[in-house]
Amino acid sequence: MKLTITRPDDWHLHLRDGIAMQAVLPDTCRQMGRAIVMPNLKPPVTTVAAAAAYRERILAARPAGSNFEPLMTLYLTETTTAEEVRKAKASGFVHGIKLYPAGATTNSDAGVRDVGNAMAALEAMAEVGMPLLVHGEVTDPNVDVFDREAVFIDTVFEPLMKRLPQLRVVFEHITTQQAAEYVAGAAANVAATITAHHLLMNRNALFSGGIRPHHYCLPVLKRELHREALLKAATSGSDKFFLGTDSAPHARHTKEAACGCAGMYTANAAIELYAEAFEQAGALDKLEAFASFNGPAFYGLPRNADTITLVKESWQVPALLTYGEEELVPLRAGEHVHWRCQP
Ligand SMILES: NC(=O)N[C@@H](CC(=O)O)C(=O)O
Ligand SMILES: [Zn+2]
Ligand SMILES: [Zn+2]
Repeated sequence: MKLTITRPDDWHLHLRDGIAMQAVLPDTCRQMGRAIVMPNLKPPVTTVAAAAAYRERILAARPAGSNFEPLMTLYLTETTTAEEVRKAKASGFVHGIKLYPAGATTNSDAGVRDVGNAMAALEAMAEVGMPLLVHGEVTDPNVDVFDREAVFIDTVFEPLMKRLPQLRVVFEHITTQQAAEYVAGAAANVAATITAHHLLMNRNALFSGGIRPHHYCLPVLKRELHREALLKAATSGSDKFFLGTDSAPHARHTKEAACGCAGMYTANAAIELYAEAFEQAGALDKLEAFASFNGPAFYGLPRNADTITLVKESWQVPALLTYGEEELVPLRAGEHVHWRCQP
């Protein structure tokens, strides 16, 4: 079986920087036309100048002949100014501003403690049409870790949308039925990305036969009923849902540790993993819109002009990848993926 689709884009990707970025970038360039590049570097990408410099480093690291286009983002802080937002809009290469609740995830310490303190920037974003990309989890340690996304919707997301109803928002890496239903029922300016791993796995994958640090990411995997709700949303034909891998590389020793980092590396098999999920749902005919049409439509960009071809063919994922001077364990390491993207 073969499937040819318009070249996809990745609307949520962590490329890191330096030799780590140089190690992972070719995986994305092979499959994706463009990617929304997350700004949670150390230090975070908080200015248009920093985003421009980061973009140049990515462009310089592309494999020869690659036309991959990085779509840059800024990291929202409580001191981001309306002026910086306008500058971002005028740049043409900044396509979103990312809200990390402080402490919610990797390199989020500089993020937002109280959305009310970022209103100047958020109002300017609503005004100029700059999308807000949201890591939607509350950080209150008293809230159960599996409920943090649902609680975020009620306590942060809905009040924000009431205050700025025209704000364009992407609810990133949604993991719950509540988020899928919220986005489906919201106005057209609210959309969501869904990862392949949240479509393929439930929280049992964290504990199958022992603790599995390579299945730990944030927001954490949820119950089967949530996986089913995400799969239903992704394959529903709604243009509010699109591909965002959240491929988030961390060196092996930082995940296989007493306090391991959150994030799964999937960029090496991204579109193949989505193909598995869509096939499982009997909805391979919906993959192209999800992967290649809905994202550019939301961001106001053209679709890619070329195609990729997927073949139903099993291949073994390497047990280890090199990651600069470190090692990287990809999702399904040493196991099989059942689709292959032709080179
Ligand atoms: N998803 C993750 O588990 N980790 C991401 C951060 C994020 O997207 O929240 C990372 O940068 O490592
Ligand atoms: Zn996140
Ligand atoms: Zn992410």
